[in-house]
Amino acid sequence: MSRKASDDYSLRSMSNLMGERRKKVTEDGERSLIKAPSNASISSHAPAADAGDAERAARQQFQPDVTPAFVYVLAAFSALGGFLFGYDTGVVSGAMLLLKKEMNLSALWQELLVSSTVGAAALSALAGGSLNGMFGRRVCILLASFIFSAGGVVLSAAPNKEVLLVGRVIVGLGLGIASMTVPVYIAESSPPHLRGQLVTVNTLFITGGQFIASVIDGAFSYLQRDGWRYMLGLSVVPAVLQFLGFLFLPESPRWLIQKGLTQKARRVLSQIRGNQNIEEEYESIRTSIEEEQRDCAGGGPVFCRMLTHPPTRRALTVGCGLQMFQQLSGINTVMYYSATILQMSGVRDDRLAIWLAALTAFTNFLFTLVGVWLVERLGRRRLTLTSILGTGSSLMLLAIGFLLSAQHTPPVTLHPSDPATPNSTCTLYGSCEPCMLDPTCGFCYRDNGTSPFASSCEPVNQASTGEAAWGRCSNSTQMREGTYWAYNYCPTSYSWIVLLGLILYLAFFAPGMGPMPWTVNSEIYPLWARSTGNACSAGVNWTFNVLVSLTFLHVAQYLTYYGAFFLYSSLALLGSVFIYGCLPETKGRQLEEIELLFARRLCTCGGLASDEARHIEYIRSFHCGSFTHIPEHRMELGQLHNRVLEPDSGIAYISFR
Ligand SMILES: O[C@H]1[C@H](O)[C@@H](O)[C@H](O)[C@@H](O)[C@H]1O
Repeated sequence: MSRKASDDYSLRSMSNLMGERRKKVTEDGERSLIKAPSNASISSHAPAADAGDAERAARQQFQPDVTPAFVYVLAAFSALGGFLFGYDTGVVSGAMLLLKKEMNLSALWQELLVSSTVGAAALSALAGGSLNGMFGRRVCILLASFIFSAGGVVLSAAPNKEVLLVGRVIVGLGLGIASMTVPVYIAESSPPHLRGQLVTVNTLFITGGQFIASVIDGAFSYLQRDGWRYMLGLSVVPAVLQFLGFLFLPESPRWLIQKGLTQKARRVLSQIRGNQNIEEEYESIRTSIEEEQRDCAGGGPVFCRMLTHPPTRRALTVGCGLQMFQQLSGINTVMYYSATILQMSGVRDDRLAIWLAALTAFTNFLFTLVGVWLVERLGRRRLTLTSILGTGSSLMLLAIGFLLSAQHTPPVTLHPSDPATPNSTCTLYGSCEPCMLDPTCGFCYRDNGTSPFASSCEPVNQASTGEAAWGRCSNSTQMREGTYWAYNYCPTSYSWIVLLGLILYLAFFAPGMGPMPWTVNSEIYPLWARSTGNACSAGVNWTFNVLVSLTFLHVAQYLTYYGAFFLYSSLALLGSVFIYGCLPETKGRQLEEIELLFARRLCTCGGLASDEARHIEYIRSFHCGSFTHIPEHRMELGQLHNRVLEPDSGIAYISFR
């Protein structure tokens, strides 16, 4: 075996797990799966035909078929946090259309109201780590739903823009805490065979929240006065529901054991596992937490300990990398830009565009559902890898669509001027492309059904981007039949490529890159580092979210739209290399066992997936260069398939079937 492992590593979780298996099979009267080989100091190839079956049987017992309904209730109430995440980030675009008219908002204020929530979420996600560690998952979810409710009330009653800003910041604080706590809580309460699916349901609720938000936006857009109050205020309903539900839901059993509340932990575990025997699971969690606490006692802040402990450092890199690449693949700009993409394809009515944007959100939701179905079938690694490769290719298609549109952009044929704004740069542009890239201008044209004619580039109305400041496309002159105003896009016959790119993008992104970063992060850290790890990675997600959305229009202005989408496409392809090399498969493993997957050098961890059937495990041999120094109980790893010692590092590799 040629694999290299460079760093210190401990076997504690594995030995616990194997202890569980040993107990189980002997109690049941099956032949012992764990039989220490007599010649422990040399390489051995023991026959292992039955051992695989016995181990599978032991695994199956560990993962009983019947899952009590309580786990589903618990996951659903927790995922309301995801719903609020989606609702609050999604609803603001529709609300802004009404708000900017009613409160006369400048571009700066509009930007502030949108990004303040995401910025506040980035900060509170980071703070959520210590809150989780100190007060537990349940208290944090209660706190988040309380904050959401308070934020919703402030927003719906806001008398001016300053109070609105306060409300948006409050909502952001709730978002950050919920986004990092909910996946951890679900992962810690689920049985291993359902964990991926249940955590992915949280992202399903996020995209569901975004879809409902777009429907509410559409419905209340007809209510020109105060429609935004309903849009923003309705989030109070799920927030209160979640708060009430969590008054009755239990704390995570793993957190309780960590805090020494063992009796309570036992009670909770029996409650969420129904009347199944919880002894083994309880013991496994307890032993591994005790060992963790022994090994990690003292040693400064958790974040520093994570950085100095190689497997945890690698897990953190993988977790944060996944979240970063999720946002760099441009999901939020694609979602935000979908209405414009649809307008490019010939949908000229504003209202219709809002409803079609709801259709985009629904597609995102629908394909996330596919992810829930696939995650336990394909596994996290294969799903994420396929997803990011497809996402990168669809972004490429989008870019090609934009490139062709730019190359065949319609010319400007009329150059009218207004004596009131004689210096407008808009009237100087010779074609639609540079005109639409300038945020102060729009393209006004007539259409005979085949191509645009009588076209001009005119300044946009400051109060509403839906019309020109003056001339044929302004409201005052009542737009004539067959005259159109295109802001932010150009009429093109290549729009079908862009539309196809958009649909493919969602179909690939939503099942994998959407949910997997959250799912994987909820399972890759050992308990002592779980809150901090998730806080950091959620912080990275929100930070890149705000960075990508704030820079999109500038990037598009400098690189044009096709340049921007080529850029996102290359970033997604870079992400696929990262995922291929670094993301191990976590499907079906006990949370306590997953740390083992990060034993090897970073960017060789991904290779573990191909060993799935063989379970390669790693043992530190005390740097003495001999297997005889491995304690007896650690050699009891069942029917050994092969063992190799790496003399330099003192690390023994043991594989078993
Ligand atoms: O996983 C979610 C999901 O994909 C959402 O659609 C997106 O808006 C979020 O930024 C992301 O974190």
